[in-house]
Amino acid sequence: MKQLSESVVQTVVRPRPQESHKGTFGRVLIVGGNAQFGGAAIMAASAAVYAGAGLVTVATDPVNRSALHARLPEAMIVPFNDRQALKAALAAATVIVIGPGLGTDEAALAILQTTLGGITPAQTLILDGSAITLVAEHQLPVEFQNVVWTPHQMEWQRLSGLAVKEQTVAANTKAAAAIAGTVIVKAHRTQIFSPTASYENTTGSAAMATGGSGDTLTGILAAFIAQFGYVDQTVCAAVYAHSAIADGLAATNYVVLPSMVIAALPHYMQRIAASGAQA
Ligand SMILES: NC(=O)C1=CN([C@@H]2O[C@H](COP(=O)(O)OP(=O)(O)OC[C@H]3O[C@@H](n4cnc5c(N)ncnc54)[C@H](OP(=O)(O)O)[C@@H]3O)[C@@H](O)[C@H]2O)[C@@H](O)CC1
Ligand SMILES: Nc1ncnc2c1ncn2[C@@H]1O[C@H](COP(=O)(O)OP(=O)(O)O)[C@@H](O)[C@H]1O
Ligand SMILES: [Mg+2]
Repeated sequence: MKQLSESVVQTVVRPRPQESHKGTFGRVLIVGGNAQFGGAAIMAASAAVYAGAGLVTVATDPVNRSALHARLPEAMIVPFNDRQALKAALAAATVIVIGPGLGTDEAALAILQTTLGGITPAQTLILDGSAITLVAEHQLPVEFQNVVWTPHQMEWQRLSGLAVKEQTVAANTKAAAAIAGTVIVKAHRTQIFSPTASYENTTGSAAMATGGSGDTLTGILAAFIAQFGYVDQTVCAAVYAHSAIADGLAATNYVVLPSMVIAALPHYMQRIAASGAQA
């Protein structure tokens, strides 16, 4: 397992090309946020905007409209129970995230099935939270090439069948190889299994153990892939950066809230891009 360091973020996060516009930096669609978990979709979308995605749309329960607009006017909104609107939003996206706060009821399952039916080979799909639980529960086939899974240990148990205590590197490697795409097993030291390599994160602390930290990682990951492409380095850079930002904040904060990490993203990325440009 390769140990991640800041150099992976320096390789990925480069100064923005000046000959550019919002479309240059990708279109992210976040599908999630039911009436109970609207905050998860708001945090994922906020992370995607602050990590530099050019355009971010949220397909969510209409009840979240005012809250999302108030927190994040940069985001566009589609009602996730409007199948035609969801399909149109899917077709327009570069990177699609499904799962943060989606829930696991019948309506959530239908939205997941519409989403899985609307993915094209050029797009990248990120499955998080409730979407992972639903795929595991209903044994849904997910066989696209560009797929990233972001389970925490219990979601990984549901998906892989490995109990949390059985989740050794060897067992995780074997289970991830049987699943399409890249698997990010989130824990104190998050492990990343791509089709060709595996990596261990070296950043992050208990200060991040707050609801919404994973939703935030998902948004960062989506924005990084939208801007820098779906390759191992991009995925590793997102995982490392998310926790490195939190480590910086944890030096002077007992807990690091997702919204604190989100607010710190542009400054962190500028520091990295500037240091890489000088190297
Ligand atoms: N503000 C919002 O809107 C928020 C909305 N959210 C959304 O809620 C939805 C449900 O997601 P979920 O993660 O909260 O619930 P679930 O999948 O049942 O997992 C929890 C169970 O697994 C266990 N567990 C064991 N190991 C673990 C580990 N390493 N990390 C975590 N858990 C671990 C754990 O054990 P315990 O805590 O009891 O010890 C418990 O039994 C999902 O859509 C998500 O996006 C959240 O993001 C929060 C903020
Ligand atoms: N003790 C810890 N040490 C390091 N990282 C942690 C710790 N607790 C949580 N995290 C990080 O916070 C995130 C939690 O993800 P997840 O459980 O999906 O959160 P949520 O669904 O509430 O947004 C992961 O990125 C995980 O690595
Ligand atoms: Mg989660």
